[in-house]
This record gives sequence, C-alpha cells and structure tokens, in this order.
Amino acid sequence: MRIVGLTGGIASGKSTVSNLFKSHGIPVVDADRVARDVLKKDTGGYKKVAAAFGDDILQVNGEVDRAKLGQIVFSDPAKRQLLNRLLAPYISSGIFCKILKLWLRGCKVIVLDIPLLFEAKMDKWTKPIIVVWVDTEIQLRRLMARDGSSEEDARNRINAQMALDLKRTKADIVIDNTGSLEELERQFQKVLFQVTRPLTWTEFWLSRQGAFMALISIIIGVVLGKKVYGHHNQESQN
Ligand SMILES: CC(C)(COP(=O)(O)OP(=O)(O)OC[C@H]1O[C@@H](n2cnc3c(N)ncnc32)[C@H](O)[C@@H]1O)[C@@H](O)C(=O)NCCC(=O)NCCS
Ligand SMILES: Nc1ncnc2c1ncn2[C@@H]1O[C@H](COP(=O)(O)OP(=O)(O)OP(=O)(O)O)[C@@H](O)[C@H]1O
Repeated sequence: MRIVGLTGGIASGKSTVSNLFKSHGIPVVDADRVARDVLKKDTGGYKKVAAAFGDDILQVNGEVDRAKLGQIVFSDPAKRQLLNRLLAPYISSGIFCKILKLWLRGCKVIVLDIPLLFEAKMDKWTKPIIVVWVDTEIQLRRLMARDGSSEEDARNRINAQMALDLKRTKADIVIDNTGSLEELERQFQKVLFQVTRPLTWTEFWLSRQGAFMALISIIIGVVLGKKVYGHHNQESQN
C-alpha cells in the first residue's frame, strides 16, 4: 500500500487538495477529524484534557468548548505542548485504525492529511510527502477570511506550527497554492499522475493483495515441501 503524506500550514489549502483526491476516488484520512473525535465527551482523550485544563474549557452540555481551548493553547506554547502530549496517543491510534480499515478494504493508494505530520514525526510512515505551500501573507488573509478571526489570533495559529518554508524543504512534492483554484487544479493533475503510478515492490508487499500472495506462496511452499520430503523418505525406505 502507498501511504501518501499531505501536509502544509494552517489554511494553506490541505482540505482543498484532500477534496480533489477524494473526488478522484482516493481515500483520505483526515487527522483533524480524528483529533475532533478523540475530544468528544466521555472519550479517553476528553477525560485527560478535562482533568488537565479544568471545567473552564467545558460548555454547559459537557462538551469541550473548542474555541476557548483554542484561545488558550494557541497563545501559550506550554499549554499547547500539554494538549499535544495528552492527545497524541489517541490521535495516532485513531489514524492507525483508519489505515487498517482501508488496508482491509484492499486500497492501494491512500492519503494521510496531517497538519502536524513533521511536528509529530509521522513523516517517516509516508512516501511521497506533499506539502501545500502558500506565502505567509496569503495564508494569513485566507485564514482570517475563512475563520472570521482577528489578525492576532490568526498569527498565533500560524506561529504555533513549523514554518511553511521549512516544511517545503522536507517535501517530495510541493504544491504552490498562492494562485487561483484553477491553477491549483492544474498542479493537482500532475501530482495525481505521480501518486497513482504503479506500486513499487515494497508497496505491493505491504498491500493486502501482496500479503495475501505472500501467504499463498508460503502455503504452496509448505505443501510442496512436505510432498517432496515424503517422496524422498519413501524412496529411502524402499
Ligand atoms: C485546540 C483545538 C481544540 C482548536 O479547535 P478548532 O476547532 O478551533 O481548530 P481545528 O481543530 O479545526 O484545527 C484547525 C487547524 O489548527 C491547526 N492545529 C490544530 N491543533 C494544533 C496544534 N496542537 N498545534 C499547531 N497547530 C494546530 C491545524 O492546522 C488544524 O488544521 C484543536 O485544534 C485541538 O484539539 N488541537 C489539538 C489536536 C491536534 O494536534 N490536532 C491537529 C491534528 S494532527
Ligand atoms: N487557490 C485558492 N484560492 C483561493 N482560496 C483558496 C485557495 N485554496 C484554498 N482556498 C481557501 O482558503 C481557505 C483555507 O483552505 P483549506 O481549508 O483547504 O486549508 P487547510 O490547510 O485545510 O486548513 P486547516 O489547517 O485549518 O485545516 C479556505 O477558505 C479555502 O476555500
């Protein structure tokens, strides 16, 4: 199985690119969605976060007030690290479960959309790595427009992540999203071609089909081996 890493900065356009992959039939694991699930009321992640941050971050219905928690962690690096530490095991096992389900379904190429792919050191599990890049001014403008946030809030969120210029240097493929959506789609077509080319042997053996073939080969090997050995034994007795 080929596990493609898709990352970038906040509001750089990862979800827009994810949607293009989905519309071409390629399944996407969305880490933000997994992170949302592990913070739902009464889950393990919820209990850990509620215990560490107190009732102040809860709404009256008991769910986490995401806007409030966001304000706290994006303006305080220590609190952000604490939140990351508490949720990381739940997020990574949630992502692993989703990959396993897609593997069982026999998917050959999947995309992991993970904003913190490098920060969380999950990049070693993905190849190729796609970074959706924009310059900081456009990123800031799009983020403020999408979330209706203040400039200070938006800058805090951008600064909470590894610089996009550094992420760009770690990429196998860079998508430059400073232009129009049409320009993005043009670049995407080339990326799609690269990502869907035939699997390497390693990727093949890591796919469900490869594992199945390996199992069949082992069974055939054992059966043949027994027959040859049995025949050899009979001959030496005669
Ligand atoms: C702080 C929370 C509650 C704020 O929720 P909110 O609904 O406002 O934002 P949302 O979850 O949609 O995230 C929006 C974007 O913020 C960025 N972001 C989220 N968490 C972090 C983080 N810990 N550090 C840096 N950037 C982050 C990502 O680019 C993400 O796409 C939420 O982001 C959260 O639980 N974060 C911790 C979990 C995490 O690490 N998520 C990233 C998935 S790898
Ligand atoms: N090429 C583009 N031209 C204009 N607007 C764009 C372009 N690409 C993305 N956008 C817009 O910019 C905003 C951010 O894009 P998107 O939500 O895809 O980013 P993201 O990287 O997934 O963000 P997050 O990290 O918060 O999940 C959205 O409102 C989206 O519609």
